[in-house]
Amino acid sequence: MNVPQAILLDIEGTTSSIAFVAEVLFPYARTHLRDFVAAHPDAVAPILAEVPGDDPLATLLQWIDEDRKATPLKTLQGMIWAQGYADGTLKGHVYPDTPEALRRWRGAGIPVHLYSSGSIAAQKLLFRNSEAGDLTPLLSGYFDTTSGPKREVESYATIAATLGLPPAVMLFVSDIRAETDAARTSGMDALLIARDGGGDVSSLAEVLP
Ligand SMILES: CSCCC(=O)C(=O)COP(=O)(O)O
Ligand SMILES: [Mg+2]
Repeated sequence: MNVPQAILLDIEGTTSSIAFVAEVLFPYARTHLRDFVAAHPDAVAPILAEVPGDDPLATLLQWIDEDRKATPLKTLQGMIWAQGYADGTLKGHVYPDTPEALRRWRGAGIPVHLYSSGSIAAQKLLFRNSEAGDLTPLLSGYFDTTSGPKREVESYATIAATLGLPPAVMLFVSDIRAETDAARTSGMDALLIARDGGGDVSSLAEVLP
């Protein structure tokens, strides 16, 4: 593989465990959703307006259970998680190879950007309040579903254009094959990470070691 001019990283299953997202973050948002909405009516009004149906809260709770990557849900989850990170209830999980890789790539002069279905605010919270300390100084940018869904080719073209780079000089790493397929179709290099084996790599330590 040629050395890329930029690296794009998925979060859940790539930098951080699926269990942390599914068993810690999502339940936290589920538990605090109703109280948060009641306490912040003005802040959440524009988000609820984007949720279809007569009972937006019921729809949002259903979306959490279905792991829907809907932008209004992701925005609201990020706002709710901010409370948990602020009071110390939440600490962002990162695999040990994540900070090591971020430092290695920074040392090699390769900027690293995140691309997650989690909102940009949520991404910053996780990496600022990670178990390995504040990792945000090692990151150069953040992309979420406002750049498009992660399984669509156009989203990767949009991100590359935003960075002013041709897709061919970028490397994307994700644990979801549909995402790496979409990135490859856009022209990016892509690696499927499977921490139990069976992917292109099993940890970020194997990516541009
Ligand atoms: C930013 S942490 C929360 C991650 C999240 O909400 C999510 O849906 C995970 O999606 P990813 O694209 O990182 O697999
Ligand atoms: Mg993922």
